[in-house]
Amino acid sequence: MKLNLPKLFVDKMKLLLGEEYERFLASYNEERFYGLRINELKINAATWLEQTDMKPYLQQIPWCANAFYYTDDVRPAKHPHYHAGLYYIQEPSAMVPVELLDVKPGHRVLDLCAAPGGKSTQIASKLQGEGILITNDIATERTKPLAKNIELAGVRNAVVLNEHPANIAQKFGEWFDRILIDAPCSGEGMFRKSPSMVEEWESYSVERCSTMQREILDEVAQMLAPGGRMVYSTCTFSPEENEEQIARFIARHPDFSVVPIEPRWGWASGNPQWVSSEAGAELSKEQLLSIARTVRLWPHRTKGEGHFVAVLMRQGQPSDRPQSVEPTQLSIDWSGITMQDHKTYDKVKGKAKPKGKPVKVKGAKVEELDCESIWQQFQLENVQLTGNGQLRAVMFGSRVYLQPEELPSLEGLKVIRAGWLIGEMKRNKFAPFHPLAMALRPREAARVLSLSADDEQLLRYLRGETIFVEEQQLQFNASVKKNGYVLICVDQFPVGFGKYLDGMIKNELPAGWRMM
Ligand SMILES: C[S@@+](CC[C@H](N)C(=O)[O-])C[C@H]1O[C@@H](n2cnc3c(N)ncnc32)[C@H](O)[C@@H]1O
Repeated sequence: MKLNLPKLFVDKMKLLLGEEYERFLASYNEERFYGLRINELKINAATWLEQTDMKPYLQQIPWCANAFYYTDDVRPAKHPHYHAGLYYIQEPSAMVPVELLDVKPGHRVLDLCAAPGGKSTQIASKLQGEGILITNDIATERTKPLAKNIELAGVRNAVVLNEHPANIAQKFGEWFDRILIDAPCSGEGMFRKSPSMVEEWESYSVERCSTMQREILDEVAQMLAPGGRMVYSTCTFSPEENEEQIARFIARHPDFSVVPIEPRWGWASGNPQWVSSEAGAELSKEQLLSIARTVRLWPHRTKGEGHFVAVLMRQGQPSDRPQSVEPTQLSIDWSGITMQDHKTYDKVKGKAKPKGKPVKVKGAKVEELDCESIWQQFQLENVQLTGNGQLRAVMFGSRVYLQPEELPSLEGLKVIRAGWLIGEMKRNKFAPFHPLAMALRPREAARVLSLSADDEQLLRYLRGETIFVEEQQLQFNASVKKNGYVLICVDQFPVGFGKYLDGMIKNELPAGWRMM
């Protein structure tokens, strides 16, 4: 591949890399690496490897235990396992920031610049359904694929926002144990993967990006709890957006320090000599040297695209978060469905409703509906959720979300998903939505139809067609009537709902989720 690299970029790289420059340049003529990461919310890597016909084309990515390089003759996005959210296709270097964030089940995590959601799904997989993920992106049009990826991955404990960082900070304060800033950057490290980035490079100047990054860093610093950890990453080579940015940040925020990252697998240490003398003068010698604790992934030294990663820690004692326990009893609190939630929703949609007037759900006022009984009836006939602790049901319009109880009110924020979107109230009925199916475990569904990946019926279902089955093909997990919602699975992993009626399954897969 012949890339026309901008002259300004070439000159700068020669200066930075010296005799290594030729090797760096040669990497642009080499094949890029493709990666996929197993979604451990659904399956672990070893079990998936036993099942997949892709195994001969996979090679372990050394820095991510559940991820593999694949050769580009495999087309994982076309496989039904992709539609079941069993893996996410992700550039191998892009997996590093979350691997270094040290996320544990129970943590409160903010992924500030999250769309389209690669790193958010990686965080969710590490949370294992416990704790909370707030995933945000400032670009409204990018929050749609973000929400979709969260739902495809079967995440139950995430909220998707479309906010300016300052508004999140105002609402949450020092609430997060972990924060990821996968910053908007000049994207120099992505020239090989996405040649269109070369054209964008001129308009997204390094200077403009570094101003944006500085503002973002200052805003998120207020949201990290004492003792918390924060990862800052970019996919660019420019020191102004990397070493210099971190040096200036620790000078402005002396309660933060740089945590060492071991430069393994061909990674290089960050270079303190690339910090300008002006920025260096603000730091102690020790602080300046600590910049070498950051890492750079160079495409000529490692099997992935260019990245920079810094791990920062805030002084203080980290809070203890509840440890995970075996799922026992899940209870849902329906008492908090308030008018406030409707107003927030209307604000997002840009349609202000007159104060105090309730939103109607197919002719009924929400207040008049016994939502809890309607849900109980649906559960009795179709699903039985398991898990731990208490969730809170909230409604935005007629849509019903489940949120972890410890989540503060989202009032006033631009909310794309207020939690796990399970369905909607239709007067005196509950209609389930696709994200409910995607995050179900098959044993939680009353009726299951599991097909193998190469079954023609499954492909028909994924294309949005009605399918016909024998009653014996269905697996019943509860004593319910035969007709009703059925969870369609590939190899026991959900891909969506259907509605079974005497041998026919009406397809409930939303249009945007079908296999092309
Ligand atoms: C490098 S991309 C993120 C990629 C993403 N982390 C992933 O792994 O899929 C940077 C994102 O930052 C968003 N962004 C830019 N400025 C922002 C800001 N001030 N606050 C939040 N997000 C911002 C952009 O819209 C863009 O989606």
